[in-house]
Amino acid sequence: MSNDTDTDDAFPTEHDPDPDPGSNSEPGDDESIPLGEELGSDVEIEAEIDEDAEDGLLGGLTIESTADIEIPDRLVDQVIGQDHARDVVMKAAKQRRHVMMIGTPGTGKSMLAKAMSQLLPKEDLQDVLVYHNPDDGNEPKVRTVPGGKGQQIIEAHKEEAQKRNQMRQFLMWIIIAIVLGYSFLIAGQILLGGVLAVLIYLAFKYSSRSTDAMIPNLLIDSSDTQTAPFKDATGAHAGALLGDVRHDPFQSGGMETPSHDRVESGAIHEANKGVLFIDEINTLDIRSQQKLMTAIQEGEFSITGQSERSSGAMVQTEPVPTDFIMIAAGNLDAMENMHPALRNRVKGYGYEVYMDDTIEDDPEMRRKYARFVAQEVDKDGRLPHFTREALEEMILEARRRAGRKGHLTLEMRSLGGLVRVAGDIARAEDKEFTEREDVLQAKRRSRSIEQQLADNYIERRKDYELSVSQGDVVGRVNGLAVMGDDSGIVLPVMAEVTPSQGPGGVIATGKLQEIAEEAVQNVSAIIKKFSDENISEKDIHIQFVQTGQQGVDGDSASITVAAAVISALENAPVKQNVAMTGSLSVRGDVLPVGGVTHKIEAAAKTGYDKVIIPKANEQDVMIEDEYEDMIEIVPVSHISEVLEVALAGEGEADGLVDRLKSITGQALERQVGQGTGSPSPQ
Ligand SMILES: Nc1ncnc2c1ncn2[C@@H]1O[C@H](COP(=O)(O)OP(=O)(O)OP(=O)(O)O)[C@@H](O)[C@H]1O
Repeated sequence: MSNDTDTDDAFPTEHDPDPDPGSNSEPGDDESIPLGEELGSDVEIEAEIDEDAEDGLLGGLTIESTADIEIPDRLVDQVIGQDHARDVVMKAAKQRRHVMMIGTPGTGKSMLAKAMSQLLPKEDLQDVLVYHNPDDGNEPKVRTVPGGKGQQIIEAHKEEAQKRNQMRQFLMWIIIAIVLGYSFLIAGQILLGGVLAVLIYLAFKYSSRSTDAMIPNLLIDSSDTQTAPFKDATGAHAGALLGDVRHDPFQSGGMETPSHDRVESGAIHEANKGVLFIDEINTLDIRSQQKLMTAIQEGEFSITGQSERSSGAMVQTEPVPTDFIMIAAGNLDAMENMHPALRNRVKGYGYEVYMDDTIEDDPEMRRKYARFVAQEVDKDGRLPHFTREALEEMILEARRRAGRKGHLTLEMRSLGGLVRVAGDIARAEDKEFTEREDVLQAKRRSRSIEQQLADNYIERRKDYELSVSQGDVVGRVNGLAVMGDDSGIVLPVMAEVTPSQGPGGVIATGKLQEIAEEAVQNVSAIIKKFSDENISEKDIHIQFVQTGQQGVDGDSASITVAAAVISALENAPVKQNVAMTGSLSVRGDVLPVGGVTHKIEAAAKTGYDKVIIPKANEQDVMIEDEYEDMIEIVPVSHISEVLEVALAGEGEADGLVDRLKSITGQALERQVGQGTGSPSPQ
């Protein structure tokens, strides 16, 4: 964890911000907010710390409950972890650069964008007024004035219009009085006098409308804003993003609304001098992305009616300022599917940052997680504070969700969700504090759809006895997979080897064909070496039994596929009380995979006695206490060990294992000789 503001993958560097012709940066911008260290400072929690108890779950905090934790004022200081992203945001705020944030949902992307808006100088804010254009009614004029002045201008216009109207009314009543007086007293024409009076009244009323119409439209009013604007344009349709001009059903005849009054701002205008945040930017239609790029390039963008069939489409204002900093967010897909020119724009004149999913678990970080719970309680405003024990349970959960030894999860939104559910449970029982029991209950209640579905699968499989957990079967291996991010499912693989009529190959049906083929290719070197028979003359039939496509990734199923194929080739039965997960190198090493904790829990729930996992994943296992006695975890580092555990029929199996060891042993020795490190998880 470091506060080093020079980040490798963020560019341009602080020293060489590329002068961008259309950029929003101006000389002197760097001075607009305080510099580096102060901004980047990592705010330590303000509470007493017992240094002897630093190793405890609360990192030595001596608090009674979250009520004793002080929450920093600035949003940027409330962000937990994400030091890199935070530094980039601060640097980008200073230099007025755009930022692309890629990463898992709920890790703080929009929070950081909001925090950035708080860092921008409020003094720069502008009001935008739209005026009637006497020369061309369809091209309203636009004026930009310092923030807060817009209201004053409108007031002055209204006052003037009121004065003019009073004068007119005064004049009108005098004329009406003269007309009525003349017609009643001199001409004796009462009816004619009345009609004339009404006509004069209407004529004056009509002309006063045009006086009112001259009052400008205050399009952007920043008089009440405490910070620079933050606009979230996620999923915005064209009108909401780029501005619009309303349709006018009375387009002439004096009843019409003047065009400048029908102009509406878009998020790009409202974010002027502030931050425009767009999540899943690739979901914006291409036309909008192109226009967004123009707005970024030019720093201004005219407003026109978005619907071609509306009278608003005939109106186009003078350009309205769009001097915003864009924070585009999303996952990797968002980046790939973004309009290339827009991506280049951000890439060339801004920063790209990848959000962290987990953070190292140390006393300081655990104290911050305690503060995070306090922040969420404070944000909600109705939840009872958390006791020490409840906080400890939350930190344990953060560890568990990290899926990585020595780390805490940074998927804070879902952790925040747990805080709310636990707090609501305590509140429903009128408790003064949220206790450990409430957190445990919340964990049981707030299962994701995927978890519920996975449990459903497991139950249904049990009903139909699809998850065989007893006996020995040739060519059938219980694999494991993850569904969503946080739930494991059992994925049995069946293999059958038959002589081929033509050139042999992998035969798999359904959606999983590609995955099965890939898995077999991954393990083919082992199988070829292992089998006396020429597998190119065989058909290898593979079936992922009774599963949808979810959670199955070829790599993590490769030891399962290899074991099933070897079992089928050699007619060696596999113990059905064993489940397994692991990826396989071409030389037979078992490589780490993701989601081991969830997979082990699924295996335990299904009723298996043993679960084989990659040795490299051993440190990531953080299963709930309740499953600990239900299943034996067997970490392995080589396919021969997988077979040693999974194959039944001791004598025969030993023979196979020995053979496998001997054919892959050479490779193993070579590897040890070269001292290769542990490969990274898939
Ligand atoms: N790093 C963090 N530190 C503190 N709180 C966080 C952090 N990340 C998320 N949160 C909490 O979770 C909430 C939701 O996070 P946020 O909307 O910023 O996530 P996101 O990454 O933008 O997700 P998405 O891409 O789904 O919009 C925040 O309002 C905050 O309460």
